[in-house]
Amino acid sequence: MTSGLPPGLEGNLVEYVQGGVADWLPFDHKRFYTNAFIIQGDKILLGLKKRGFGINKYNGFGGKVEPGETLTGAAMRELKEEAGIDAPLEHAGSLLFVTNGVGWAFQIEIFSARSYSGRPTESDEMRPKWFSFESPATSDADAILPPIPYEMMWDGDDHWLPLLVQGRKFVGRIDSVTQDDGKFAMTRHWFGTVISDD
Ligand SMILES: CNc1ncnc2c1ncn2[C@@H]1O[C@H](COP(=O)(O)OP(=O)(O)OP(=O)(O)O)[C@@H](O)[C@H]1O
Repeated sequence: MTSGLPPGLEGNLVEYVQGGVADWLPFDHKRFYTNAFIIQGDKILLGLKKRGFGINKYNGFGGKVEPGETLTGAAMRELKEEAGIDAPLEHAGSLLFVTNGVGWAFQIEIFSARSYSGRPTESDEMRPKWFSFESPATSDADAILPPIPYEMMWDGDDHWLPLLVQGRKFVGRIDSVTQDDGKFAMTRHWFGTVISDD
């Protein structure tokens, strides 16, 4: 079950989807980040990144794990700083992003919560906005939200966000190379779901 996993991934995993034929890229260490999503009914809260890495993309709320912080503590701090809300975040998955010429990899710990307190509020870094993950035909006509804007998100998000909203734990790796225009192009990916050991 755990044989043949991409380098850097571990756990009791069963393959969910994979693609690309390039060799896995080398890296020598991981840097830890968090990324948190609020899910309620058929809607999900995303934020438009206003500055820095990933500018003009929608993503969850998160950032670097600071020395001495737990992953959950860092996720809660970033959610508060970037979206102005508190939530009982739970670990939902892990993603490893490797790019060429960097030497280190992003280890992104994904968190989610089904409730929150406070009111989502724009910060210097993120502009929160609700999206629907159901097709419009099944939504309440009075409360139609835009669909998840995959075209304005990181490549590969369409593989794991459905698992997140279904509450299925996942682990994945995405390798990308930097193109001449500075954008990333995915060269290989692998996602698995976690088999619970209880
Ligand atoms: C390449 N593929 C990726 N796909 C999806 N999400 C990605 C990502 N790579 C990084 N991320 C997320 O992007 C944010 C960066 O955080 P970033 O703004 O740099 O950190 P932090 O808030 O600590 O920075 P400041 O120094 O305060 O600006 C953080 O949520 C992190 O999880």
